[in-house]
Amino acid sequence: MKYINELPIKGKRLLVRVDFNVPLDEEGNITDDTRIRAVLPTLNYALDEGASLVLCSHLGRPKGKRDERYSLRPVAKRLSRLLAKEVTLAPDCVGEEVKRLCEGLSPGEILLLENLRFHEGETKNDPAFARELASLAEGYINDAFAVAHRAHASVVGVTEYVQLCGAGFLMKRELSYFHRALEEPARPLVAIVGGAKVSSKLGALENLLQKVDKLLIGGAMANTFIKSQGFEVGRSKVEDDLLETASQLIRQAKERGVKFYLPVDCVVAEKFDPRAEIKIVPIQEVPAGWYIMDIGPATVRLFTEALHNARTIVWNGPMGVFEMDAFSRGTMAMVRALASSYALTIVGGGDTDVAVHKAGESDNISYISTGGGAFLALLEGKTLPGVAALELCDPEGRRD
Ligand SMILES: Nc1ncnc2c1ncn2[C@@H]1O[C@H](COP(=O)(O)OP(=O)(O)O)[C@@H](O)[C@H]1O
Ligand SMILES: O=C(OP(=O)(O)O)[C@H](O)COP(=O)(O)O
Repeated sequence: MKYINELPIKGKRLLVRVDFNVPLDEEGNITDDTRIRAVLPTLNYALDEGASLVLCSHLGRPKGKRDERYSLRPVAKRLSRLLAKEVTLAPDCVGEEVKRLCEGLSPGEILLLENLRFHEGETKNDPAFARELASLAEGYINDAFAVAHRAHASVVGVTEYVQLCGAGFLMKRELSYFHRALEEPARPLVAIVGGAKVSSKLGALENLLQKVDKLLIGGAMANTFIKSQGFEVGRSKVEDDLLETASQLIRQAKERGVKFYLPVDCVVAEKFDPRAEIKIVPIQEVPAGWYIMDIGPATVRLFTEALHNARTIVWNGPMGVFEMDAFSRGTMAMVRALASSYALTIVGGGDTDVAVHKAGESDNISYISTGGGAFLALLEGKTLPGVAALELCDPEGRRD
């Protein structure tokens, strides 16, 4: 795969796929612009090379029809401020007028196309739509790691029709940190997996068991493992159809010599409510009818101890219902454990990212991925379709 700095982009008009799928509040204000800031190195490099830029992105899931709530207008405004440069928002992402606007760009100018998902051809990877996108520019750069797990027209199809294609610096950073974490890690390599469900991360757990030295499980997904070992979990979130799978994973870990850690105590609540009665109990003593809401202090000590000799730590999924302050201690303590570690620390997942920011420790983590689903797909050992498409390009950046 070629990166932007290895391709002849001088003075060219480039279609750059970015992931500007940023969170908006009810008034349409951007509440977190991390994904916009993350592609600035690529944009600035291309502008310095005298390229003109046609940026394209999706925002939300507008179902193939124009819907003003999902307009990229707020993004154009924010990007313009971040680059200290005018960013024009096109009225659409394809069509005659858009084509004319693209052809009128001078070196150093930027046009942001309107939401790609206003057309159903995007998510359907429709060849005609992909060809139309490709026709807007002389070359294509994909810097949208967070959507690289989707085989969509602007991620995959478009590469078949452009004369030049490659990846941007964000893509490079994401893949290289991932490589350092899971392909050639400094050992011991420890993975921490939490969050809501075993089912959504089963593939990741199975793949991680082949790679890690230690696996630490927290969050609601730990409940299924705990129950599979014959313990009472009250009314906690649990996946009864996966009890046997959970036992099997524990057995697999043993066979592979992977050290497998489950919570030894937990914070329980009488109702799924921060104002309900709360207790800390050993995992063997969860009262019938109560809810496990967080890992307990003994588990925090155990997990922190397990991280002590780690040289690489990968984390996805919070340890408890961290959105409620009463149940955020376990997750916050794990963020601090990572932040004070000398290991290479890599975090991915929307909620995990929020937790790291909430703890004010984002500067003390080696790398926080901009992807949720894409990061999980890598943890599952999958090849990302967006990356696979770029790998089909020849050394000159042309697709075979
Ligand atoms: N013990 C628990 N009971 C219920 N929900 C939990 C528990 N622990 C964690 N969760 C929930 O899991 C969700 C995050 O899971 P997930 O989406 O897998 O994380 P990420 O987005 O980081 O991949 C959070 O909303 C959190 O409240
Ligand atoms: O925000 C995204 O994914 P994420 O929430 O898994 O990080 C990407 O922009 C992909 O969006 P999608 O899941 O609607 O395809």
